[in-house]
Amino acid sequence: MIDPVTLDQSVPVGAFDQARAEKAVRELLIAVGEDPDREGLQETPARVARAYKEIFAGLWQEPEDVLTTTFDLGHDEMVLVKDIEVFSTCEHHLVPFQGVAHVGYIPSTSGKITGLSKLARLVDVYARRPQVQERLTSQVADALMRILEPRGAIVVVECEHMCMSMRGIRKPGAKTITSAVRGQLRDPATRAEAMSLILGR
Ligand SMILES: Nc1nc2c(ncn2[C@@H]2O[C@H](COP(=O)(O)OP(=O)(O)OP(=O)(O)O)[C@@H](O)[C@H]2O)c(=O)[nH]1
Ligand SMILES: [Zn+2]
Repeated sequence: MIDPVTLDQSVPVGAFDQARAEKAVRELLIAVGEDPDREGLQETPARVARAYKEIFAGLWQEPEDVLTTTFDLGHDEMVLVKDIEVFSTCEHHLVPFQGVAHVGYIPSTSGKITGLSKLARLVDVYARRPQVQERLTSQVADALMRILEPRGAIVVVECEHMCMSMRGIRKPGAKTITSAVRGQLRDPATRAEAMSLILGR
């Protein structure tokens, strides 16, 4: 009997095939030379399947689901949330990449803004999918531009990729930094101001 999976209420369930995921994990254990029936591994396929359901929960979410709360505050200067923790999964090796995201935007002239936590939720929607860092970065920027219609947006992501740390080239500590800059934030002075806020630790 599989335990019910506890998930963020906003994620519609049904698209995830628990039984198939369990079968695949069992097969993988056999493929690497393990005995999936030994004590200690018996519950592992079910556990891993539940973990993947959570790790990839963003596959069943759209940015519109989280960028719901918007206010017209008349604030039309830059809003920036920095050091948002990111846990994502490299789509090449299915191992984690982890770090921080910085998300900023210049609201529309009417001053349409969103709740600060929604920017972090937006990052999660895209991070909880099989990803590459460049796409994660540009998807967050493009969703902001589409939904909030700000005058500009900037997203900077800094991550360490486990596929470069624990295997392959084995260079722990190497950080990959990606950015996506849209609209008025492409203006060199505005971009420099945002970057100094992001990098000024
Ligand atoms: N651009 C980009 N590359 C990534 C990302 N995550 C992992 N990679 C890279 O994807 C590449 C896949 O290369 P392949 O040669 O197909 O795979 P591989 O033989 O496992 O490569 P190595 O990691 O070099 O051992 C590697 O260079 C990874 O470092 C990412 O988010 N963005
Ligand atoms: Zn990888």
